[in-house]
Amino acid sequence: MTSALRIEGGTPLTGEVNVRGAKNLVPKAMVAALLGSTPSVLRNVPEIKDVQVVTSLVELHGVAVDLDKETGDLRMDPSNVSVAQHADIDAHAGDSRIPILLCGPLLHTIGEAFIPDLGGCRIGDRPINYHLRVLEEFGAQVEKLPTGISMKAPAGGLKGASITLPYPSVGATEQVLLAATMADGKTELKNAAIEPEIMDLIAILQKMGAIITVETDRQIIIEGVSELKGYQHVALPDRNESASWASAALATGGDIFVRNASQKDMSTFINVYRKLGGGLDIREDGIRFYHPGGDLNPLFVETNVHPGFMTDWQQPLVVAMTQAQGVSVVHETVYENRFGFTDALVRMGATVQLHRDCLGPTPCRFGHKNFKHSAIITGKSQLHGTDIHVPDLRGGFSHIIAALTAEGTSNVTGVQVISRGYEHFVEKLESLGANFEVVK
Ligand SMILES: CC(=O)N[C@H]1[C@@H](OP(=O)(O)OP(=O)(O)OC[C@H]2O[C@@H](n3ccc(=O)[nH]c3=O)[C@H](O)[C@@H]2O)O[C@H](CO)[C@@H](O)[C@@H]1O
Ligand SMILES: C=C(OP(=O)(O)O)C(=O)O
Repeated sequence: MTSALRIEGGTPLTGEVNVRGAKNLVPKAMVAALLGSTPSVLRNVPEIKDVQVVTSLVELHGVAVDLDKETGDLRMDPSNVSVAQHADIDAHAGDSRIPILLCGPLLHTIGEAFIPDLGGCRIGDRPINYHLRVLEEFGAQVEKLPTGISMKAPAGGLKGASITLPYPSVGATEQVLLAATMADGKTELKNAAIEPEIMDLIAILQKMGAIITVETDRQIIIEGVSELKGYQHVALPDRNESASWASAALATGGDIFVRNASQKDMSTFINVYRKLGGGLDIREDGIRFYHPGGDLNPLFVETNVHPGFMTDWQQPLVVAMTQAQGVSVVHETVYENRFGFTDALVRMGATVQLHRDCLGPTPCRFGHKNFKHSAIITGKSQLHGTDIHVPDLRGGFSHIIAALTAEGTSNVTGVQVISRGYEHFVEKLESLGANFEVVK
């Protein structure tokens, strides 16, 4: 796997990239397959590290998995789901946060589950308190061990519950959906997340036989059923990868057609991109994102839960904002620590000041807690190449964009993190005309 790139900046990225299924849906859809009494087929599956990690986790639990890398068809047969050793689960959990979502399906099928130390991007504390509370409300017996958290189903299985999330967490909403569909009785979930990836997971569960009603005001009602069958489903396209290539086009002064980028899942991003001065050509088969020439406009952006501006879009777009003429402000309200990547941008010549105050009107959980969660970006800055070690998935992709935007050479190490969520990104960069070498 590629771990370092020597990038010569200054060449606009131009051409076409193809985006397949979403990193934030596919692993959850794989977990849902465990609930079926017959095999499932998920289509449009990308070759990314998170899919490999979840493949080994479900295989450890006895699911037979077969991926056709070319077509992206993933077949999962859960006929022999079985208990796995804690140490093996820990060894296969990789950098992913998905192990926690296996709890509901495993409690239903084998009556026990184990959560190892979780990976995922270090963009905040990332507690799992909502998940544990949700599982306890379904009746799971939770025990903290030195090696992780072990869980057992109550006698008679999980029972439906009435749950209100303190914040519309994506993961906790998925936890409820995956636990409630086969729980005994009805589950009412309030303050649920309603991201497109959640709606796609609901569509999958409905194909399997679940009864799930999405009501107004973030309420979801799940009527438990005693059996689910396998599904066939085409995963929705990755709107985060699409937005990342869009940002790369703008920052480098380029022109990229993102095949399969979906307007309906990206409408908030598209509005912001347009206000920033980005060019767009929205087609049936994808979206062309380009720099139309002239100056980019400074902007105010607040990240938020769907349908707000997604936190995962923030990091790549900040690089494009360093190329806008004037003062832009970003208020990050989803994660308390998602601006660490700007250190490298500042070393490259960008003017980015981080603030602990909420620089925006949306009430946010971090304002009085000493977290640098607002940024002021003053442009336009000429970026210069430097040495960078990438910190996380989106921050890492942002550093690649910055290195491509900069004049001179950047040595970027730790890039293997990026393959957790970006399929074939080195090959895609090459096809877009990026000037770089893979460092062995
Ligand atoms: C694999 C995946 O789908 N990851 C996405 C998912 O992450 P993930 O599901 O982990 O994110 P959540 O929506 O759960 O987190 C949102 C906020 O809730 C907090 N929280 C969450 C759970 C909990 O038990 N306690 C708690 O306090 C988090 O610290 C964070 O501040 O949604 C995020 C928000 O759109 C995206 O950035 C991630 O790309
Ligand atoms: C934060 C992210 O993912 P994860 O939850 O897998 O760490 C991301 O996709 O940007």
